Amino acid sequence: MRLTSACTAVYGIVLDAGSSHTSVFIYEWPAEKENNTGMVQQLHTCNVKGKGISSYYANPDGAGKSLHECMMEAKNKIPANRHSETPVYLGATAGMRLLKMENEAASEKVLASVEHSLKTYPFSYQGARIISGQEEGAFGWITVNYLSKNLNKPTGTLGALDLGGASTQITFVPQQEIESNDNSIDFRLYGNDYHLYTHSFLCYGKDQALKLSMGMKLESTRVADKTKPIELRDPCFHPGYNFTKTAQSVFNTPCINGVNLPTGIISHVGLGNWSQCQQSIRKVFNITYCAYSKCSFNGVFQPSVDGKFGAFSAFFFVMDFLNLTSDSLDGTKQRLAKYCSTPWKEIVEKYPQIKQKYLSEYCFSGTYILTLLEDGYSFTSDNWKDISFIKKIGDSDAGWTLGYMLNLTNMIPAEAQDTPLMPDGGYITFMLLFTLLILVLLLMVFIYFRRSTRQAQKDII
Ligand SMILES: Nc1ncnc2c1ncn2[C@@H]1O[C@H](COP(=O)(O)OP(=O)(O)O)[C@@H](O)[C@H]1O
Ligand SMILES: [Ca+2]
Repeated sequence: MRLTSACTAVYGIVLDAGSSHTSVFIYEWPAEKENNTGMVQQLHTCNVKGKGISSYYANPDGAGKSLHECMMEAKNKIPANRHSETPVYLGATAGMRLLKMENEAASEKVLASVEHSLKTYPFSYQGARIISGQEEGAFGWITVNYLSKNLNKPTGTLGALDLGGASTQITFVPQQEIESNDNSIDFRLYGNDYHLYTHSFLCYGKDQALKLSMGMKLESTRVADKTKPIELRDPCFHPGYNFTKTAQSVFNTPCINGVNLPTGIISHVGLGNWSQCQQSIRKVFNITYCAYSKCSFNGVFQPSVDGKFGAFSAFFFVMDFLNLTSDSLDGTKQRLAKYCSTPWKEIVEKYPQIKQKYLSEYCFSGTYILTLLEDGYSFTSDNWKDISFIKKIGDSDAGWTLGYMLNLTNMIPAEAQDTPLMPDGGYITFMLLFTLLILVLLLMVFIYFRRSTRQAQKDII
C-alpha cells in the first residue's frame, strides 16, 4: 500500500547482506507520525543479482559493484528531494561471520568495498557492519511484533524463528528464568519491559547444515581406492539423483573441521528414504551435554517454547514449496516422506521452472526444519499449530531489517507517548479554565494596586 496523503513521507534503506544473497529493502513512513506503531511500511525490495557479499572474498571489488542495479532502483523509487535525508544501512549476517572467522582481512576488504559503493549514491550513508547473531534474532522479533501491532498492547508477543543459509535464530519471551546471560536481551518499548530469550546457531542455517550432514556421512565412509570418486549414498536426496561434486565445493567451510574428509570427486547418489534422512540429520545436533536445567542442542540453554511463533525466511520458502504450512506434525512427516521417495526424474518434470539446486534440496531442507523444530527446539504435535510459516505481515517482509532500522532511527520510544492526564476534550477545557483563572487573578491584583495608589495620592493631598 502506498501512502497517498499529501503529507511528506520519510524513507529508509536497509541492505540485508545474507550468506546466499543480498536484498535491498526500502521503507516509507509519514513524516509527522514517526512515533506511532504500525506506521512504517515496506515500499519496495530489490534482490541483488548473484551470490552473497561473502562470496566475493577473492574479488572484494565485485561485492560493492554487485549492489549497483538495486541502488539505482532505490534512487528511482525515492523522490529526489528526500534522497539526502534517507539513511542507508547495510547489515551482514552469517556468511560474513564465517568469512571473518576464516579470513578476517578478506572480510574487512569486502565490507570496505560495499561501504565505498554505498557512499557513491545520494543517500545518507550510515554504515556497513556484520551484525551479531543476537541482534539478528532480536531485531527479527521486533519486526514481527511491530508489524503485528503487539508492542503497545497488553496482548502476548510472537516468537520469531529465522532460518538462513548459514545460521538460524530462535527468539521468544519465555515463561521461565533465562539461565545464561548470553541468551538474554532486555528491551523497553512503549513503556513495556520485554525480557527475551534469543539464540543464533552459527553453521545451522540450511546450507551449512547440509554440508555438516554430508561431511558426517563421508567421515563414516572408509575409502579404499583413492583414485575413484567416493560414493556418497544420501537418503535425503531423491532416488535417481546422481551428481558428481568436488569435495572442495562441499567442504570449503569453517563449519566443518575436515580432519578425515576426502578430497577429489564425490559421486552424490540419492536414496530417497525419509526416516533414514531424519536419522542422519539428528547426528548434527549434539545432545550429550547440558550445563543448565534444559538445553536445545550443542549445550545451549533453552527454556520451553511458549506462545505463538512466526517462522520466516527459509522456514517459509521450504515449507511453502512443500505445501506443508498448515498440516499437523504427523501429517507433515507423512507427506514429506512421500515427497522424499519420489524419483528425481518426476520431480524435475513436475517443476521445470524451479532452479535444480533448490529443487534437489527440498527433501533435505524440509526434514532438517522438522528435526530442528521437534528434536532441537522441542516443539511437539500439541504446539506445532502455534508455528505460522510466514513470508510477510501486511505488505512488509518478516526479517531482521525493519527492526534494525526502527532501532537505529529511534522510531520505537522506550516510554509510552506523552499523553495528557485527561482525555483530549477535558484537557483543553482545563487549560482554558486555568488561563481564565490566571487572568481574573491578574485583574484583581491590578485593581487592588490602582486603588491603593489612588488612596495614597489622596492621603498626600
Ligand atoms: N525460493 C527458495 N527456496 C528455497 N530456499 C530459498 C529460496 N529463496 C531463498 N532460499 C534460501 O534461504 C536462505 C537465506 O539465507 P540468507 O539470508 O542468505 O543467509 P543467512 O541469514 O544465514 O546469512 C538460503 O539458504 C537460500 O538458499
Ligand atoms: Ca537471513
